[in-house]
Amino acid sequence: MKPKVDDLVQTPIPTRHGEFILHYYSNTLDDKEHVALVRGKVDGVEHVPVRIHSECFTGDVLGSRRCDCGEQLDMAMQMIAERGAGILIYLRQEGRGIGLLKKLQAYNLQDAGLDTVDANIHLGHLADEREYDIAALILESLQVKSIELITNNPKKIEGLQKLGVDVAGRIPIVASAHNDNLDYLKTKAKKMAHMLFERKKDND
Ligand SMILES: Nc1nc2c(ncn2[C@@H]2O[C@H](COP(=O)(O)OP(=O)(O)OP(=O)(O)O)[C@@H](O)[C@H]2O)c(=O)[nH]1
Ligand SMILES: [Zn+2]
Repeated sequence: MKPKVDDLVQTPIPTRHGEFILHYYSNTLDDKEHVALVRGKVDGVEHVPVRIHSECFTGDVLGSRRCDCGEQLDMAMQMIAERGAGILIYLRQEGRGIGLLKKLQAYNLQDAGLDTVDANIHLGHLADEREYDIAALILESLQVKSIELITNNPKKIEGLQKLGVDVAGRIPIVASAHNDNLDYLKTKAKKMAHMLFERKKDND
């Protein structure tokens, strides 16, 4: 049977970037509570700006400076607000899919000298275990025609395209680098092909 999502509740959420409609989804693939924040008209629309943000408790909630997640979350909401329409899908796949416990263990390994990729591998995981099936189903449910993905991660674009999402463009989202996250960002650029440290605005 084809996996599916159900849009169970929609409710307005006022934020410092203005009001979004929060959609709560149940799904047949996992037991997590995935949500989408929607601004403006997106159904039947092409080139909708979309951020697919993977949960990062430490970065998103606590403002941890080990990673760029918290800043990217805020930047993405601001970008969507500035464009007048768009979607932020918040996927509950903490720690690139390995969960909070393993991510915290990976942090300690990183403090002992491993980088963010090798720490995952040392714990018996892949560098990135995320899936985008639920995001693709949410976009289908919102009847979006094509998207401009807000990301620096080429694997995310490929993953969505394989699932049949029309990714018509990319909007870069580069957070600030500082002492606490510089090695982490460099590893993402070098080992995970993230398009960081480039200054061009592009559509690739
Ligand atoms: N396992 C692990 N997960 C991490 C680490 N730092 C951040 N994360 C998780 O990584 C996810 C975010 O992925 P990133 O690789 O930062 O970025 P991305 O979403 O792939 O790419 P962008 O769309 O460009 O932001 C979140 O789920 C975080 O919890 C880490 O050191 N180890
Ligand atoms: Zn993070």
